[in-house]
Amino acid sequence: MAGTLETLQSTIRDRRSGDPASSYVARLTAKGRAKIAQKLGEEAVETVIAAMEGDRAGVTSEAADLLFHLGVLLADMDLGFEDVFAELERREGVSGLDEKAARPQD
Ligand SMILES: N=c1c2ncn([C@@H]3O[C@H](COP(=O)(O)OP(=O)(O)OP(=O)(O)O)[C@@H](O)[C@H]3O)c2ncn1[C@@H]1O[C@H](COP(=O)(O)O)[C@@H](O)[C@H]1O
Repeated sequence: MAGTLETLQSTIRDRRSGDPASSYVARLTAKGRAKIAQKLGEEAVETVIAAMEGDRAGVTSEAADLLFHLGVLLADMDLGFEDVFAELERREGVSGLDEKAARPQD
């Protein structure tokens, strides 16, 4: 499971500086962070709509789009899924998790 994200992330990092004519990652990256974030938001909304319709295949497909676009955004911010996993693992160690404790230290 995590290996799939690792492979995807590696492909995304590789394609960022690729040819926009043949690579969606390169094309989206060239449009800038605001556009990447907008796409992520759109995929989130599409996931929510599929969920509200009880469309399990739709949620699966939209969630894949969501994770992919999250990967593109993380890469653009010089972050990776390993940073997200580390944060999730940190939270596992926090008892009585509340909003403040859930936030990483600045
Ligand atoms: N997982 C994905 C993936 N999921 C979704 N998409 C693309 O995301 C886009 C989102 O679709 P939309 O209809 O919302 O958007 P659009 O109209 O095509 O684009 P906009 O003009 O709205 O930006 C589609 O063009 C999909 O092809 C993806 N594109 C690439 N990948 C992975 O990234 C790898 C590298 O792709 P390239 O950069 O194209 O080589 C691929 O091998 C895949 O593993």
